[in-house]
Amino acid sequence: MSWLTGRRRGGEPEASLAAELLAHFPGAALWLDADGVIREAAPGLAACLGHAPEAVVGRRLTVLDEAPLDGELARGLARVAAHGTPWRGLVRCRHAEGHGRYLDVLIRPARPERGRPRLLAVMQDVDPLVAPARQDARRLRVLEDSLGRLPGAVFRLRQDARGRLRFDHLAGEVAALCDLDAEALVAAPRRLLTGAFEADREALSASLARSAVALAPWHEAFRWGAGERWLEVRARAWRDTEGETVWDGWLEDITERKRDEARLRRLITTDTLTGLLNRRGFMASGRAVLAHAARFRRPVAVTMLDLDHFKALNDAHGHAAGDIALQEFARLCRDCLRPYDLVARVGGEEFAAMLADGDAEEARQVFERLRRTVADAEIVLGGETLHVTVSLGLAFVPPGGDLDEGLTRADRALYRAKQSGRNRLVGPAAAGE
Ligand SMILES: Nc1nc2c(ncn2[C@@H]2O[C@H](COP(=O)(O)OP(=O)(O)OP(=O)(O)O)[C@@H](O)[C@H]2O)c(=O)[nH]1
Repeated sequence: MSWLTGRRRGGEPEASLAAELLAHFPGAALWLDADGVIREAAPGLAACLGHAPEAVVGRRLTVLDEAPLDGELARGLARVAAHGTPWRGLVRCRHAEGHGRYLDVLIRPARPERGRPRLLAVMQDVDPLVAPARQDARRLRVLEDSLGRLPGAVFRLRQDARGRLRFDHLAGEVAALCDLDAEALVAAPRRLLTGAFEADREALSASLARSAVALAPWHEAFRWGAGERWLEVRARAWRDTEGETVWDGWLEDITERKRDEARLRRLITTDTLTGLLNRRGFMASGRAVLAHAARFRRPVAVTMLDLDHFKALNDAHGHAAGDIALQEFARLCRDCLRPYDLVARVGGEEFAAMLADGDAEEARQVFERLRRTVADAEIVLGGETLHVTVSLGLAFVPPGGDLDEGLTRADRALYRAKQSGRNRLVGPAAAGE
């Protein structure tokens, strides 16, 4: 009998019922021998895969697989043969027109025919269901792969009414940013705040709180861990229907940018010839020192310094020698002052200095010592030994006082030092004078 192909023989009622059922079966049914060779195929095969049943009879079932040699069908047949139990799998089969389709395939051992073992294979077209899901999964994999390779991390963070944080999503170079892998941070979201460098921790938490209240963007740069690494978070805040605050954002390592900024800041505040601060750097740092001193009601000593007869030195030994003298003078200044005092080249051979602390007497001593050190120094230049001296004008900026005004008074004192013979320090004996 060959009821699978629907060919009737002698009109047995069971055979015609079977043929009727199979003709309307929403898939394909195939009889196979124990080696997986198709012996009979129901007409549904044509609807599923476009093959006429006659075209596949005598061929192995695996020819229907997109990967005939080592695909799912080959594996399924091998399993049934090895265990004698049914196998079911999702198989990408090749349609007669060449394209692939997903089929749900069941292969099971059946009653032997004339003593020879047989297998029944039932195949159903599930392509309309599976293909979009597979495509979505593929897109998701590509997206996740791409997110995982981003030079930063993307996240969706939410905060419930009790202030608890939770990541809905976190992907990217999380471990490289935070020294924690994504799973660890998802398990303990607060570590995003507590892992910040101690001095920046409060500001980071406060910025998140401000963003939650105002639904303003969360944007903060902060140091991480021990403080060598800079991170920046940028996120948009919104409230969901449950009243939870949600941030969709981006976390990035900005250490390199911060280094560049610092380099640039150093560049625009540094005098290239001497390596000292320039006028801009002196004014910016000087104002910060004054603001700090004002909090403790302390006056601050400022000095203008000018090398004596420098034109004569240039004229006698050349401009290059003058440059070396300026560099040597800068080195002496640095040696005589403490690292946190300020010293700057504010003009050609004009310098300014500010002491971070100390009283008027100490200030006089420090600058007097500098004057003597310069006068005693020998600048050896290609077999010649040069000497320079410096005149200094000292002034004190009172608490809350203005730096420009203090420098003007120091400049007037410098003028008096030049007038009264050079190589001397002129200024008030006490801070209030
Ligand atoms: N080598 C060198 N010389 C400079 C530089 N900037 C300014 N000068 C020189 O410094 C000299 C300053 O001369 P003056 O202002 O007349 O003062 P001085 O000769 O030092 O005399 P007093 O200040 O009155 O003692 C000039 O000759 C400038 O050319 C510099 O960067 N390198």
